[in-house]
Amino acid sequence: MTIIQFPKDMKWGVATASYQIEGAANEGGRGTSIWDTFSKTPGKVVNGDNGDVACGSYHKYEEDIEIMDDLGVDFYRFSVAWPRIFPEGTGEVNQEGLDYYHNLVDRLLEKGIEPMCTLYHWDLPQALQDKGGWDNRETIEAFLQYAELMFKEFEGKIKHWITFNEPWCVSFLSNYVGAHAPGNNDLQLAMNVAHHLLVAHGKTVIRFRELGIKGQIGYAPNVEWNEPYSNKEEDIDACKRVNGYFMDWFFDPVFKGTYPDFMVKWFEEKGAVLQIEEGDMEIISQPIDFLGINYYSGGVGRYKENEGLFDHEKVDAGYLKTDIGWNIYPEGFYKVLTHINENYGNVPIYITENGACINDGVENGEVKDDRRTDYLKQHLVALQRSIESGVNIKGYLTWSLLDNFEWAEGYTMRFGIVHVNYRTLERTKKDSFYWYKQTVANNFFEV
Ligand SMILES: CCOCCOc1ccc(-c2cn(C[C@@H]3NC[C@@H](O)[C@H]3O)nn2)cc1
Repeated sequence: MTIIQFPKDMKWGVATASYQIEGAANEGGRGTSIWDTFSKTPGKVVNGDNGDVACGSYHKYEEDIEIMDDLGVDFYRFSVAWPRIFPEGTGEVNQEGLDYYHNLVDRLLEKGIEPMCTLYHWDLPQALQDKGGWDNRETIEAFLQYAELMFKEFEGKIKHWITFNEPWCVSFLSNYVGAHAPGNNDLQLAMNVAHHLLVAHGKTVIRFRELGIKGQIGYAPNVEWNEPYSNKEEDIDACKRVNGYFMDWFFDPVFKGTYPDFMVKWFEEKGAVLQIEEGDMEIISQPIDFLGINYYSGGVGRYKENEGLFDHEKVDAGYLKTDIGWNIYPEGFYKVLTHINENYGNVPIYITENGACINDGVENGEVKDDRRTDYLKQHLVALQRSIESGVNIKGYLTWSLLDNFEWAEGYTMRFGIVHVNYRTLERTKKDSFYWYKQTVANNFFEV
């Protein structure tokens, strides 16, 4: 038996996001988001699923907090639906929206659970999309107005703020690949969106500091690790490009004040040119207090001429996979965290998402999701290894508390440690919930 022991100040939590769990899409004065529009566009989401009801957490948040209280977590990471605060993106503030999040945060604080608030977890007000969305630099100012209102409104209650969740998903997945809202297929557009997100991030950090808000602010990029299949230069370079796409493109501007040159040149050859305005890079590279990291998977890849955007193909090396088809690759978690530490410094890191899609259902009132528990164990070993290697890990928040709306996969893919019956909205704690509860309580586990 091996005891995997975490530092005594290690924090533990769970994560969710507004569009994925709240429901009540037409209640409380909420405006329309791009995910309402996208999910109701035929063919975009499996089974035509949408977030109208989701987990019903808008009305069931107190029950969800009781579950978190039982779990014993330090943090609850949630996101605010911008359209609940500014239904049209800017202009009139919706007091009912603010009231909802005050009730949520107050209840968390009563239970001794720290709120970690993501300002943007993909649900852009449709009214802003109608004016160009993140391709329009005016959206940067709209976001800044929203963020400033939230900072002032929740001053003293929320002390951990995340500007953007997974800017790669918001930019390239949503505007080049087209798999997420608003569903464009334009590399230049995606590059513009990525840049504007980073400028909005930097401006928000500056405003947070100017306002003297007590607390910490960061952002939460998603990362994956692509390991070269061989030590051939062409395989190494191909994986460097893909890792550059997911990571360097969103880390270098913030931590180094520049885009990675090898990627700039590669994108230029693909016809996409950076459109940087005077002062942008200084704004983007404002020091942050912590880095959120969302890690799920990775694998091996190799060079393949004219394959995809980067002359790269993933190689199925026979790794076990989760039910969404992603490799179970804990080695990649260790590699990406040590890579970040070596390349971007000893920045405090919260793992803001890590978890597995395991679709086991309820049988006799239980969910025997041993594969999820195994995934968590393997990735927490990798995390502890990274701590031993000097990575400045402050906490771990698993994705997700609840099964929820998994974007283009709808409700077919379950990431929760708590099962949700989408017909009755009944919650059922899974076996992994009890394992995680014990690990949180002990701050160690046995392998
Ligand atoms: C090249 C073609 O690709 C098509 C699909 O490509 C992707 C990539 C990545 C994802 C993805 C989903 N998640 C989990 C979420 N993180 C935030 C939270 O909301 C979770 O629900 N992380 N990454 C989905 C689809």
